Amino acid sequence: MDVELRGITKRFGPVVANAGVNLEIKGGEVLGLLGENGAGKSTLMNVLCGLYHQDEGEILIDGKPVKFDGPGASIAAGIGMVHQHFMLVPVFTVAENVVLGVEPTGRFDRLDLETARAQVREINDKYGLEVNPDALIEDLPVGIQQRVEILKVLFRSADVLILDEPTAVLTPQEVDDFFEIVKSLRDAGKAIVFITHKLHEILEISDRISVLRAGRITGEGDPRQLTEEQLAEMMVGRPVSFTVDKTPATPGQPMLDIKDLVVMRDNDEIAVNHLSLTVNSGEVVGIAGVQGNGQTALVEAITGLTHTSSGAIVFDGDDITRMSVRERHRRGMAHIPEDRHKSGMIANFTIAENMVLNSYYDDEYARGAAIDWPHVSETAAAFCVDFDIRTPSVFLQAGNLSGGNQQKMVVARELERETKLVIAAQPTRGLDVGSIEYIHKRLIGSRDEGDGVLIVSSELDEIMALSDRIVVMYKGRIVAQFDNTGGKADRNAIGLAMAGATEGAAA
Ligand SMILES: Nc1ncnc2c1ncn2[C@@H]1O[C@H](COP(=O)(O)OP(=O)(O)OP(=O)(O)O)[C@@H](O)[C@H]1O
Repeated sequence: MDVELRGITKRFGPVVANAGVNLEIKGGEVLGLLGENGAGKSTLMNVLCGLYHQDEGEILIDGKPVKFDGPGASIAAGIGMVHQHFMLVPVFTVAENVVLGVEPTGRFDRLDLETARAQVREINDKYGLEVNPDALIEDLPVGIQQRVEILKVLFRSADVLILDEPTAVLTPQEVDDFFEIVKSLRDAGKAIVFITHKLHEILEISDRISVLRAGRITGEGDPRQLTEEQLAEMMVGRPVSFTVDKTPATPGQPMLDIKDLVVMRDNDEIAVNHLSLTVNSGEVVGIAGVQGNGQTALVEAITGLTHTSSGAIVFDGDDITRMSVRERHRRGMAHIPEDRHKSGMIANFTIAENMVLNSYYDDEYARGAAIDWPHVSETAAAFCVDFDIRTPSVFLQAGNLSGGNQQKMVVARELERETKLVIAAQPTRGLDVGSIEYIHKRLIGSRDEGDGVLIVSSELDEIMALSDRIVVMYKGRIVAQFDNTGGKADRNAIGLAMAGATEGAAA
C-alpha cells in the first residue's frame, strides 16, 4: 500500500506545526523521518492517524483521496501507529490486549480470545515476533511489550506502520532484534515510517530519509550516500559537534557520599544491594548499566522519591537519608528525572509554572505570600531562549510542547539555578542532536563550576563522552569502576561488566 501526503498544513493557534508537507510512504520500504525537536513529526503522523484533522492538504491511499474523521477510520484504512508510550493493560494477557478495542461487545468472548491466540501465533511466525499470547503484560520486559504494540496493529491488518522513536527505551541487544522484525515487515511489503533522533539507526534501517524542519520538508536523501554529520546539519541547519569538549576534572571534596545503601522494590526484591559510591565536586561520574539493574531505585533514593531500607546518603557533609525531596532540592540538588511525565513536570500547568515548580517558595520568586508572576515569566522566557525551547509563549500549557521541548524545559529548570549536585537520569532522551550538544555542554559547565554530577544513561556513548569516572551497575551493585580521563576507559570491558561478567568481583 502506498500513501501520499499532499500539502498538509496543521496549525495550533499561532503555531504552524506542519506547513504544506508533501511526503510519500511506499509499501516494501522503510522511510526514516528526521527532524529537530518541535519540527512537526508527531503532528504529521497524528494527522495520518486521524487523531488531528489537517487545516489544508489531502491524504491519498494508492492514489485515491481519503478523509479520516477519527483514528478508527485511519486504522480501517490500514494505518497503524506504534506509540512511544505503550498503551497496554498490564494485568491482561498479550492476547487480551490484542483483542481489546476490536471486540464489538466490549467483553472478552471465549471465541474471540481463541481466535486472537491463534492469530497472534500466526503473526509471530510470519514476522519472527516470538511473543507468548498467554503471557501477562506486567511480566514482560519493555522490548517484548513493544512487540505486543506491533502485534496489535498487525492484528488490525495494518499495511502502514508508524514507529515513533521505537528504540528510545530499548537496550542495544533489543534494538538489534527489533531491526530484524522491522526488516521482515518491510520484506513482507509493509510500509514503515521510522522516527528517531539516533542518526546511526536511521542510516542503518532506512531505505529513504526525509527531514522536517520548522514544519516543512527541507531535505530528502539516500542513506547509502549520507553521513551522520550531513544528516545533523540537514536537521538543525548548522554543523553539530558529536564530541564533548572538556578539560580533565579537578575533583574536590565529596559532594555525594552513599554508604552501604539498600533499597527494596515494592515486590520485596532487592533493587540496590549494599551500594557505596562517592561523587566529588568538580567531577562527572557516569553509571553505565543495562536498564533494570537498580539505577532507577538508586536515583529515587538519592533524590528522596523512595525510601531506603538501610545505609546512608550524605550530601555536602550532611546526612540527608531521611530528608524530604524539597529539602534536598533547597540545599542545591538538581534532578533531571528519567520519566519527566511521572516526576518532572505537570502537563496542564503553563511552561512558566513548570519552570518554578520546585522553587516557588524561594525568596527569588515570592512576594510575601504571593508569587511574583512577572518575574517568573521573565525568567521562564530567558530559560526558553538559553535552551532553545520552541514555543510562542511561556503561558502555554507545557503538555502542548513537543516531547523534546518538554525535556529541555525540565533540564532548564534544574540547571538554571544555584546547584551543588546534579543527578541526571537519561538527560537527553528524545532530544535532537543539536539539543544534546547544548545539554552536554551545560552538564560539563556545572562540573566546571564545582558541582558534583552523576549521570545515569542507557546510552554508553553518552556515558563515555561525559564522564570522568565510570561505574557499572549490575543487579543492584557496582561491579566495576573505570577511570575515563581523556576518554581512556575500555569500552569493551565496560560492556562485559554491564553483561555481568565481573559479578562476584565487585569494586
Ligand atoms: N496539541 C497541541 N497544541 C498546541 N501546540 C501543539 C500541539 N501539539 C504540537 N504542538 C506544537 O506543534 C509543534 C510541532 O510539535 P511536534 O510534537 O509535532 O514536534 P516533533 O517534531 O514531534 O518534536 P519532538 O522531536 O520534540 O518530539 C511544536 O511547536 C508544538 O509545540
